[in-house]
Amino acid sequence: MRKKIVAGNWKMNMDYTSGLTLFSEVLNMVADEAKGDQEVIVCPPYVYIHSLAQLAKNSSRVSIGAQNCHQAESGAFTGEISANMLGSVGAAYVILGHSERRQYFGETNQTLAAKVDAALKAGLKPVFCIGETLEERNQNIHFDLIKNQLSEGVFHLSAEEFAKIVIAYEPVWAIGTGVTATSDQAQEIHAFIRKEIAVRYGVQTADNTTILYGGSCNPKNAAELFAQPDIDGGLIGGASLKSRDFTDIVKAFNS
Ligand SMILES: O=C(CO)COP(=O)(O)O
Repeated sequence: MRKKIVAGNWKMNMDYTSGLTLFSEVLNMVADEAKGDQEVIVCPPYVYIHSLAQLAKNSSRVSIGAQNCHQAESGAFTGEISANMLGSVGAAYVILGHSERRQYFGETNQTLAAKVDAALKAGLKPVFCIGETLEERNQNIHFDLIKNQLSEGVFHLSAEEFAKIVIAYEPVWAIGTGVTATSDQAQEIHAFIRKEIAVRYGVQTADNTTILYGGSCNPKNAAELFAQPDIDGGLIGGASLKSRDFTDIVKAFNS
């Protein structure tokens, strides 16, 4: 059985005090709401990871993730953070390949493949993001693009390594726009992703892979999205900044 996950990506939001308050509320609410083997991941800015990981230490449900890491283990890379460093302050996951990193920081599938390797080597689980722009969808090249993001970004991994990663499908046109993919549109791509994983690693690995949907997911649309057979949870941006909205999304699995 694959894991159900709701992950919050705070992006570059919240100051330290408001971040601590938000996270404490999420911890309390999730303790009451999450069921079964559902996992909740909160991905704050780097500088809050240590404090939040301390708060979450005794939670069996809530883990901390980073939003990026550098691909080198250590060295002269001023301003960068390695996967080992993230692990040493309590991160368990790391988002890699978010479309904002690809768009604004020039991250390519090749760089991302190296980051995925570095994360796994450090014992972090990558949440690997893929997804098309509106132009790519309109040109009907989105299936090829997604296939390419997978094959260049993560399909070099061994089956054992691949079993540790989570995939997040985030159509760029749905991120922060208020326009969500319909549950049918999202399910179509998730099924395609799972099929590609099956071609590369076999049906069992594909069945065990958690594939999240991200892009304007909110308490109103989460239940319908999560009810799709190949959607195993969400990667949440804006709605992860409000404890009630975020935990309502966590609850959407149960409704
Ligand atoms: O980019 C996202 C999560 O990584 C999605 O952001 P929104 O939920 O704000 O659209």
